[in-house]
Amino acid sequence: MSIPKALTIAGSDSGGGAGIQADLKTFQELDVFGMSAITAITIQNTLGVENVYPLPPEASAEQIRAVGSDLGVDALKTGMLFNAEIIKQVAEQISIFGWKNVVVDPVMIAKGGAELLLPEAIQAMKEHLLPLALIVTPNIPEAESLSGITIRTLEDRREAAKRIANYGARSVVIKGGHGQGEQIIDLLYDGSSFTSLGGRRIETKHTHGTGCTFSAAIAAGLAKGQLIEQAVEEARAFIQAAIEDTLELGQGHGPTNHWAYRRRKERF
Ligand SMILES: Nc1ncnc2c1ncn2[C@@H]1O[C@H](COP(=O)(O)OP(=O)(O)OP(=O)(O)O)[C@@H](O)[C@H]1O
Ligand SMILES: Cc1ncc(CO)c(N)n1
Repeated sequence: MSIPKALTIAGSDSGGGAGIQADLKTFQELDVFGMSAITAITIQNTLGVENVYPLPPEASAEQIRAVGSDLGVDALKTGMLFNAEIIKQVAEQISIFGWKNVVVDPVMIAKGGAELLLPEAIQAMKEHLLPLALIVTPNIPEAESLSGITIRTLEDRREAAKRIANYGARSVVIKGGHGQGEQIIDLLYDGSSFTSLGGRRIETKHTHGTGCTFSAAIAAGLAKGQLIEQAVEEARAFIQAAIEDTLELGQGHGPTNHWAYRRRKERF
Protein backbone atom coordinates (compact mmCIF):
# COMPACT_ATOMS: atom_id res chain seq x y z
CA MET A 1 0.00 0.00 0.00
CA SER A 2 1.36 3.42 -0.82
CA ILE A 3 0.84 6.03 1.87
CA PRO A 4 -0.39 9.46 0.69
CA LYS A 5 2.19 12.12 1.52
CA ALA A 6 1.68 15.85 1.88
CA LEU A 7 4.12 18.70 2.39
CA THR A 8 3.42 21.99 4.12
CA ILE A 9 5.63 24.98 3.33
CA ALA A 10 4.74 27.51 6.02
CA GLY A 11 5.68 29.31 9.21
CA SER A 12 5.93 27.79 12.66
CA ASP A 13 3.33 28.86 15.26
CA SER A 14 4.73 28.17 18.73
CA GLY A 15 1.15 28.19 20.05
CA GLY A 16 0.31 25.13 17.96
CA GLY A 17 -2.96 26.44 16.49
CA ALA A 18 -1.90 27.73 13.07
CA GLY A 19 0.97 27.36 10.60
CA ILE A 20 3.06 24.20 10.30
CA GLN A 21 1.66 22.77 13.53
CA ALA A 22 -1.99 23.04 12.42
CA ASP A 23 -1.08 21.62 9.02
CA LEU A 24 0.70 18.54 10.37
CA LYS A 25 -2.14 17.83 12.82
CA THR A 26 -4.63 18.08 9.97
CA PHE A 27 -2.61 15.75 7.72
CA GLN A 28 -2.36 13.21 10.54
CA GLU A 29 -6.10 13.30 11.26
CA LEU A 30 -6.88 12.80 7.58
CA ASP A 31 -4.57 9.76 7.30
CA VAL A 32 -1.87 11.47 5.28
CA PHE A 33 1.86 11.36 6.08
CA GLY A 34 2.93 14.94 6.80
CA MET A 35 6.22 16.65 5.96
CA SER A 36 7.28 20.27 6.44
CA ALA A 37 9.48 23.04 5.12
CA ILE A 38 9.61 25.89 7.65
CA THR A 39 9.90 29.38 6.17
CA ALA A 40 9.85 31.44 9.37
CA ILE A 41 9.51 31.04 13.10
CA THR A 42 6.81 33.09 14.79
CA ILE A 43 6.75 33.79 18.49
CA GLN A 44 3.02 33.34 18.93
CA ASN A 45 0.26 32.25 21.27
CA THR A 46 -3.49 32.73 21.40
CA LEU A 47 -2.96 36.41 22.28
CA GLY A 48 -1.11 37.18 19.06
CA VAL A 49 2.20 37.26 17.21
CA GLU A 50 5.02 38.74 19.31
CA ASN A 51 7.82 38.42 16.79
CA VAL A 52 8.75 36.89 13.44
CA TYR A 53 12.12 35.39 12.56
CA PRO A 54 12.24 34.58 8.84
CA LEU A 55 14.71 31.84 7.89
CA PRO A 56 17.14 32.41 5.02
CA PRO A 57 15.28 31.74 1.72
CA GLU A 58 17.71 28.92 0.85
CA ALA A 59 16.54 27.05 3.98
CA SER A 60 13.06 26.71 2.44
CA ALA A 61 14.50 25.51 -0.86
CA GLU A 62 16.80 23.01 0.84
CA GLN A 63 14.03 21.49 2.98
CA ILE A 64 11.77 21.11 -0.05
CA ARG A 65 14.58 19.53 -2.06
CA ALA A 66 15.41 17.11 0.77
CA VAL A 67 11.88 15.74 1.12
CA GLY A 68 11.04 15.90 -2.59
CA SER A 69 14.10 13.97 -3.68
CA ASP A 70 13.68 11.24 -1.07
CA LEU A 71 10.14 10.70 0.24
CA GLY A 72 8.13 12.20 -2.63
CA VAL A 73 5.16 14.57 -2.40
CA ASP A 74 1.60 13.75 -3.53
CA ALA A 75 0.25 17.21 -2.65
CA LEU A 76 1.54 20.34 -0.98
CA LYS A 77 0.26 23.53 0.54
CA THR A 78 1.96 26.86 1.09
CA GLY A 79 1.12 29.12 4.03
CA MET A 80 3.14 31.97 5.53
CA LEU A 81 6.00 32.78 3.11
CA PHE A 82 6.88 36.23 4.53
CA ASN A 83 9.00 37.74 1.76
CA ALA A 84 9.51 37.81 -2.01
CA GLU A 85 12.78 35.88 -1.93
CA ILE A 86 11.20 32.95 -0.05
CA ILE A 87 8.29 32.98 -2.53
CA LYS A 88 10.69 32.81 -5.48
CA GLN A 89 12.72 29.95 -3.99
CA VAL A 90 9.57 27.98 -3.14
CA ALA A 91 8.10 28.53 -6.62
CA GLU A 92 11.37 27.45 -8.22
CA GLN A 93 11.41 24.15 -6.30
CA ILE A 94 7.75 23.43 -7.13
CA SER A 95 8.55 23.99 -10.80
CA ILE A 96 11.70 21.84 -10.70
CA PHE A 97 9.80 18.90 -9.20
CA GLY A 98 6.83 19.55 -11.48
CA TRP A 99 4.29 19.14 -8.65
CA LYS A 100 0.70 19.77 -9.71
CA ASN A 101 -1.36 19.25 -6.53
CA VAL A 102 -0.44 22.67 -5.18
CA VAL A 103 -2.66 24.51 -2.69
CA VAL A 104 -1.67 28.15 -2.15
CA ASP A 105 -3.04 29.73 1.03
CA PRO A 106 -2.00 33.35 0.46
CA VAL A 107 -1.48 34.14 4.15
CA MET A 108 -0.94 37.88 4.62
CA ILE A 109 -2.00 39.21 8.02
CA ALA A 110 -2.63 37.39 11.32
CA LYS A 111 -5.92 38.02 13.17
CA GLY A 112 -4.22 40.47 15.58
CA GLY A 113 -2.76 42.49 12.67
CA ALA A 114 0.81 41.14 12.48
CA GLU A 115 2.31 41.03 8.98
CA LEU A 116 2.97 37.45 7.86
CA LEU A 117 3.70 38.59 4.30
CA LEU A 118 5.50 41.85 3.56
CA PRO A 119 3.28 44.08 1.37
CA GLU A 120 6.02 44.32 -1.29
CA ALA A 121 5.93 40.51 -1.67
CA ILE A 122 2.31 40.42 -2.92
CA GLN A 123 3.50 41.04 -6.47
CA ALA A 124 5.91 38.08 -6.25
CA MET A 125 3.06 35.88 -5.07
CA LYS A 126 0.94 36.86 -8.07
CA GLU A 127 3.79 36.48 -10.51
CA HIS A 128 5.59 33.36 -9.28
CA LEU A 129 3.25 31.29 -7.13
CA LEU A 130 -0.32 31.75 -8.39
CA PRO A 131 0.52 30.33 -11.84
CA LEU A 132 1.58 27.07 -10.12
CA ALA A 133 -1.56 26.73 -7.99
CA LEU A 134 -4.19 24.07 -8.56
CA ILE A 135 -6.19 25.96 -5.97
CA VAL A 136 -5.70 29.22 -4.11
CA THR A 137 -7.64 29.87 -0.89
CA PRO A 138 -7.77 33.60 0.01
CA ASN A 139 -9.95 34.99 2.78
CA ILE A 140 -11.88 38.13 1.87
CA PRO A 141 -9.13 40.73 2.64
CA GLU A 142 -6.56 38.56 0.81
CA ALA A 143 -8.90 38.24 -2.18
CA GLU A 144 -9.29 42.04 -2.21
CA SER A 145 -5.58 42.51 -2.16
CA LEU A 146 -4.89 39.93 -4.92
CA SER A 147 -7.73 41.06 -7.17
CA GLY A 148 -7.59 44.80 -6.51
CA ILE A 149 -11.35 45.06 -5.96
CA THR A 150 -13.36 45.82 -2.83
CA ILE A 151 -15.62 42.90 -1.91
CA ARG A 152 -19.07 43.70 -0.54
CA THR A 153 -21.48 41.46 -2.41
CA LEU A 154 -21.42 37.88 -3.70
CA GLU A 155 -21.09 39.35 -7.18
CA ASP A 156 -17.88 41.14 -6.07
CA ARG A 157 -16.58 37.82 -4.79
CA ARG A 158 -17.23 36.19 -8.13
CA GLU A 159 -15.43 38.98 -9.95
CA ALA A 160 -12.48 38.75 -7.54
CA ALA A 161 -12.27 34.96 -8.06
CA LYS A 162 -12.15 35.43 -11.83
CA ARG A 163 -9.39 38.02 -11.56
CA ILE A 164 -7.34 35.79 -9.26
CA ALA A 165 -7.78 32.87 -11.67
CA ASN A 166 -6.43 35.16 -14.40
CA TYR A 167 -3.03 35.01 -12.69
CA GLY A 168 -2.91 31.35 -13.62
CA ALA A 169 -4.46 29.57 -10.61
CA ARG A 170 -6.62 26.68 -11.87
CA SER A 171 -9.27 27.22 -9.19
CA VAL A 172 -10.01 29.64 -6.38
CA VAL A 173 -11.92 29.39 -3.08
CA ILE A 174 -12.78 32.71 -1.48
CA LYS A 175 -13.42 31.84 2.16
CA GLY A 176 -16.27 33.48 3.97
CA GLY A 177 -15.00 33.62 7.55
CA HIS A 178 -14.63 37.41 7.32
CA GLY A 179 -18.12 37.89 5.83
CA GLN A 180 -21.42 38.67 7.56
CA GLY A 181 -24.57 36.67 8.18
CA GLU A 182 -25.65 33.44 9.84
CA GLN A 183 -24.48 31.30 6.95
CA ILE A 184 -20.85 31.17 5.88
CA ILE A 185 -20.23 30.82 2.18
CA ASP A 186 -16.93 29.60 0.79
CA LEU A 187 -17.12 30.31 -2.93
CA LEU A 188 -15.35 27.84 -5.23
CA TYR A 189 -14.52 28.88 -8.80
CA ASP A 190 -13.11 26.18 -11.05
CA GLY A 191 -12.31 28.42 -14.00
CA SER A 192 -15.77 28.13 -15.51
CA SER A 193 -18.43 27.70 -12.83
CA PHE A 194 -19.10 28.65 -9.22
CA THR A 195 -20.09 26.42 -6.31
CA SER A 196 -21.14 27.84 -2.94
CA LEU A 197 -20.15 25.68 0.00
CA GLY A 198 -21.98 26.73 3.10
CA GLY A 199 -22.17 26.09 6.77
CA ARG A 200 -23.64 27.63 9.88
CA ARG A 201 -21.53 30.51 11.21
CA ILE A 202 -20.44 29.49 14.70
CA GLU A 203 -20.35 32.26 17.31
CA THR A 204 -16.90 31.87 18.85
CA LYS A 205 -13.63 33.71 19.36
CA HIS A 206 -11.68 30.47 19.00
CA THR A 207 -10.92 30.55 15.29
CA HIS A 208 -7.14 30.79 15.35
CA GLY A 209 -5.67 28.85 12.42
CA THR A 210 -8.93 28.13 10.59
CA GLY A 211 -7.46 29.13 7.23
CA CYS A 212 -4.31 27.02 7.71
CA THR A 213 -6.36 23.99 8.76
CA PHE A 214 -8.75 24.39 5.83
CA SER A 215 -6.00 24.57 3.19
CA ALA A 216 -4.10 21.68 4.80
CA ALA A 217 -7.27 19.56 4.67
CA ILE A 218 -7.63 20.34 0.95
CA ALA A 219 -4.01 19.28 0.37
CA ALA A 220 -4.66 16.05 2.33
CA GLY A 221 -7.66 15.27 0.12
CA LEU A 222 -5.66 15.89 -3.05
CA ALA A 223 -2.84 13.67 -1.73
CA LYS A 224 -5.42 10.88 -1.36
CA GLY A 225 -6.52 11.35 -4.97
CA GLN A 226 -9.69 13.36 -4.39
CA LEU A 227 -10.87 15.81 -7.03
CA ILE A 228 -10.81 19.53 -6.17
CA GLU A 229 -14.50 19.83 -5.27
CA GLN A 230 -14.48 16.70 -3.13
CA ALA A 231 -11.32 17.85 -1.30
CA VAL A 232 -12.82 21.30 -0.64
CA GLU A 233 -16.09 19.78 0.62
CA GLU A 234 -14.31 17.49 3.05
CA ALA A 235 -12.07 20.37 4.20
CA ARG A 236 -15.22 22.38 5.00
CA ALA A 237 -16.63 19.53 7.04
CA PHE A 238 -13.28 19.17 8.83
CA ILE A 239 -13.05 22.87 9.76
CA GLN A 240 -16.74 23.10 10.71
CA ALA A 241 -16.28 20.25 13.23
CA ALA A 242 -12.96 21.71 14.43
CA ILE A 243 -14.59 25.09 15.21
CA GLU A 244 -17.81 23.64 16.66
CA ASP A 245 -16.15 21.29 19.18
CA THR A 246 -14.19 24.11 20.79
CA LEU A 247 -11.20 23.39 23.04
CA GLU A 248 -11.31 26.72 24.95
CA LEU A 249 -7.52 26.90 25.18
CA GLY A 250 -5.48 30.01 25.97
CA GLN A 251 -6.50 33.50 27.01
CA GLY A 252 -7.10 34.90 23.53
CA HIS A 253 -8.21 33.44 20.21
CA GLY A 254 -7.78 29.73 20.85
CA PRO A 255 -6.97 26.97 18.37
CA THR A 256 -9.55 24.77 16.69
CA ASN A 257 -10.08 21.13 17.56
CA HIS A 258 -8.23 18.93 15.08
CA TRP A 259 -9.57 15.72 16.68
CA ALA A 260 -13.23 16.65 16.19
CA TYR A 261 -13.77 15.44 12.63
CA ARG A 262 -12.34 11.95 13.19
CA ARG A 263 -14.09 11.56 16.56
CA ARG A 264 -17.44 12.45 14.99
CA LYS A 265 -16.92 9.96 12.17
CA GLU A 266 -16.02 7.23 14.65
CA ARG A 267 -19.19 7.92 16.63
CA PHE A 268 -21.46 7.27 13.63
N1 LIG B 1 -17.21 31.31 12.74
C1 LIG B 1 -17.10 30.35 11.82
N2 LIG B 1 -18.02 29.37 11.71
C2 LIG B 1 -17.93 28.39 10.77
N3 LIG B 1 -16.93 28.32 9.87
C3 LIG B 1 -15.96 29.27 9.92
C4 LIG B 1 -15.99 30.33 10.89
N4 LIG B 1 -14.89 31.12 10.70
C5 LIG B 1 -14.22 30.57 9.67
N5 LIG B 1 -14.85 29.47 9.18
C6 LIG B 1 -14.41 28.61 8.08
O1 LIG B 1 -13.02 28.41 8.26
C7 LIG B 1 -12.35 28.42 7.02
C8 LIG B 1 -11.32 29.54 7.04
O2 LIG B 1 -11.98 30.75 6.81
P1 LIG B 1 -11.45 32.20 7.18
O3 LIG B 1 -12.13 33.14 6.26
O4 LIG B 1 -11.63 32.41 8.66
O5 LIG B 1 -9.92 32.04 6.83
P2 LIG B 1 -8.67 32.87 7.33
O6 LIG B 1 -9.06 34.26 7.63
O7 LIG B 1 -7.64 32.65 6.30
O8 LIG B 1 -8.27 32.14 8.65
P3 LIG B 1 -7.00 32.46 9.62
O9 LIG B 1 -7.63 32.80 10.93
O10 LIG B 1 -6.27 31.19 9.72
O11 LIG B 1 -6.21 33.57 9.01
C9 LIG B 1 -13.42 28.59 5.95
O12 LIG B 1 -13.81 27.33 5.46
C10 LIG B 1 -14.55 29.26 6.71
O13 LIG B 1 -15.80 28.98 6.13
C1 LIG C 1 2.69 30.80 11.33
C2 LIG C 1 1.33 31.30 11.02
N1 LIG C 1 0.80 31.03 9.80
C3 LIG C 1 -0.43 31.47 9.48
C4 LIG C 1 -1.19 32.17 10.40
C5 LIG C 1 -2.58 32.69 10.01
O1 LIG C 1 -3.54 32.14 10.78
C6 LIG C 1 -0.62 32.43 11.67
N2 LIG C 1 -1.29 33.11 12.62
N3 LIG C 1 0.64 31.97 11.94
